[in-house]
Amino acid sequence: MAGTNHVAVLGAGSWGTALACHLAGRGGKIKLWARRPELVKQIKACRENKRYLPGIILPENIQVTGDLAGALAGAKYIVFSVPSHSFREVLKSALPVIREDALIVNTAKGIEEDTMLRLSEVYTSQAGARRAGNYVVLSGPSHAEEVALNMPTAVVVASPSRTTAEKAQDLFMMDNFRVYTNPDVIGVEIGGALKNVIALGTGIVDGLSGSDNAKAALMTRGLAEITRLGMAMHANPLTFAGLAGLGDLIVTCTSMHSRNRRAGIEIGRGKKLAEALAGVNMVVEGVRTTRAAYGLARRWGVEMPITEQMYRVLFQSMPPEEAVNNLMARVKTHEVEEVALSKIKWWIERN
Ligand SMILES: NC(=O)C1=CN([C@@H]2O[C@H](COP(=O)(O)OP(=O)(O)OC[C@H]3O[C@@H](n4cnc5c(N)ncnc54)[C@H](O)[C@@H]3O)[C@@H](O)[C@H]2O)C=CC1
Ligand SMILES: O=C(CO)COP(=O)(O)O
Repeated sequence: MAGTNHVAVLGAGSWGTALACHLAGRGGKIKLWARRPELVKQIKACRENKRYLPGIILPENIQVTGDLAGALAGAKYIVFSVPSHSFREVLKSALPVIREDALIVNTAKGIEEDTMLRLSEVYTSQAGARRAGNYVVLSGPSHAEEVALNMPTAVVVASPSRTTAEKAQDLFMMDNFRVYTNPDVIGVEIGGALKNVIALGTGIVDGLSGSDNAKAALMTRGLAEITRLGMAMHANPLTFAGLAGLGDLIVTCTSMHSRNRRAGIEIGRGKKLAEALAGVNMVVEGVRTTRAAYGLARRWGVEMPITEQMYRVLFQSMPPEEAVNNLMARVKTHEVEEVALSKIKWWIERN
């Protein structure tokens, strides 16, 4: 098997399946790994992932497998599309089989809940700093359902090494799929993970009242607090105005494809968290990320009022109406903080 140079996509949920179909468009072999044997069997039987991406027929050059080592052996490109909470576990099993020069692209959007680590930090903690140079984050506004139908989409790939980022750019960039590079891994990871918290919130507003004003306020002030946290963690503030920040926030807060938004709508309509999640039946990353973001805000001493109210609604049974009232009753403040302006100046001078 060694030397086959194929692409291995790990995780046959909606995103892994859509990306496998996308990558199949450039030819060559794609191995799509699923953990559950029944899913492998189902996809093999009809060349369609009926649970996670119904209606899309998998191209012939995708081989679906439940054998992780077999999927990875000889793979030159490895795309991780498993939920954030299972990234460490899958990575641990995969690492002994991954060849040293393979490009690793992680497409998950989340923060590890207990450790509050970004997924690139999880990667380095497992793979070691020596192998960190081959790691790329792919993020941006990109619902699987639309990518699988080849609808125009733009994403960003982040790595401190431009050469590594460009390898991922070359792998993924095709007609109707534009890929930008960005050296700011922290900003891209924080933007991609935390927009899910805000999407749960705008979903709740949809379920409560549908107020467009309230949703616009949540999105805008949500981006402000995501940027504030990102800056404290040494991200480039301008990343949050890009595809992994504003771009993904817009799509997730407005699309009915969004699982975070849909779960939020059900909570706004009065369902308990567990019921709302059961209704969506796919990963809703924003729930675990809310807990992690709440912890990060405390660790970094950053004010994140929307995240804090989301934490109370999701984990402390606060009625959503009360959360809205709390946000509206906050002490008056300025829109643009001096500290933000000085940080932007610092970034521009540094780069
Ligand atoms: N669906 C989308 O449009 C997009 C999703 N993403 C991100 O991609 C990641 C994956 O999401 P989806 O594919 O949408 O989720 P999904 O809910 O559609 O599928 C998740 C898949 O992961 C599998 N899985 C769960 N635990 C696992 C474990 N321990 N080991 C191996 N596999 C496991 C499930 O069986 C399922 O096949 C998430 O972080 C999500 O935020 C990013 C961009 C777009
Ligand atoms: O990240 C996504 C789109 O860019 C997917 O969002 P959801 O997980 O809310 O569906």
